[in-house]
Amino acid sequence: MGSAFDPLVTLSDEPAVVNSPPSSNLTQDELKKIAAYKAVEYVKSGMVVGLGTGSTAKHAVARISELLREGKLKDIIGIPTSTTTHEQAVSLGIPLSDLDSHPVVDLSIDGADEVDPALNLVKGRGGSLLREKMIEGASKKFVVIVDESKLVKHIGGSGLAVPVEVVPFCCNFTAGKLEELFREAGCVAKLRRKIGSNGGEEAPAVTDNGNYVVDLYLERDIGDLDAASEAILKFPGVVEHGMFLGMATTLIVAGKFGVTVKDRFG
Ligand SMILES: O=C(CO)[C@H](O)[C@H](O)COP(=O)(O)O
Repeated sequence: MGSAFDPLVTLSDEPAVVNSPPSSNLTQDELKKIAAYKAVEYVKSGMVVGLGTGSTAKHAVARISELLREGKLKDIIGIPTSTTTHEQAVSLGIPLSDLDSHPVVDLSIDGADEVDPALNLVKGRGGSLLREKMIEGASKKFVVIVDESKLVKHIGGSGLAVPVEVVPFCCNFTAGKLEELFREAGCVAKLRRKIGSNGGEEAPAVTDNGNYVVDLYLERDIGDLDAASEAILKFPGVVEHGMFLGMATTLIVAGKFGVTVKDRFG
């Protein structure tokens, strides 16, 4: 992979909007915060807002609460994508609801593990992919916030996991099927385990929905993502996968050259 910022050049034929000065001395967390704050500019009073999960999304949740406290935002209803985000939002006093009561979400803001040039995502390295996909899929607008390290040339291109949420029953059988499915891409499927205090692997990690996660490590590009998605979802033991295809409407990238905003629909 070339420079982490290279893929953005191929994101679209349209010019990207670069609207902040270079930020070469900032830490990765500061870049995440910049992207998150930019995304919160899309939040307007009265909106139902999907609240993402992870170290980038947490900055957006904190910013929304700050603007509520300052009276610059009013009547926001948050829909949290995980128990962790639920706890953060409760601690910050953000009014919350769920998809049963609010089936249409105006806007969701969330991080991602990978973003390809077509704005397809990998999500779920934090384990919240199912709720994220449900809530972000029900959103009129889905703003993805990342630092430039998340940009890849193709899904799986970072060499890190493409997560798949599976039912615990015979999870090794399902993992084997997934590995076989992507054999040509050099796939290794690994059941995600909790890491103990001594750094060793322990019991399987359990999602908010009581399921397990199988992480797929891909040596090569898997090609047709829609076909891959369909094939993964055909296994009865699979609940959902972490490829978010065609869902992001806006991408905000914070990097050493500033903040870039890319709208899928111009
Ligand atoms: O999908 C996710 C959690 O399931 C996160 O959005 C993703 O892992 C990015 O996290 P971070 O902002 O901490 O890098």
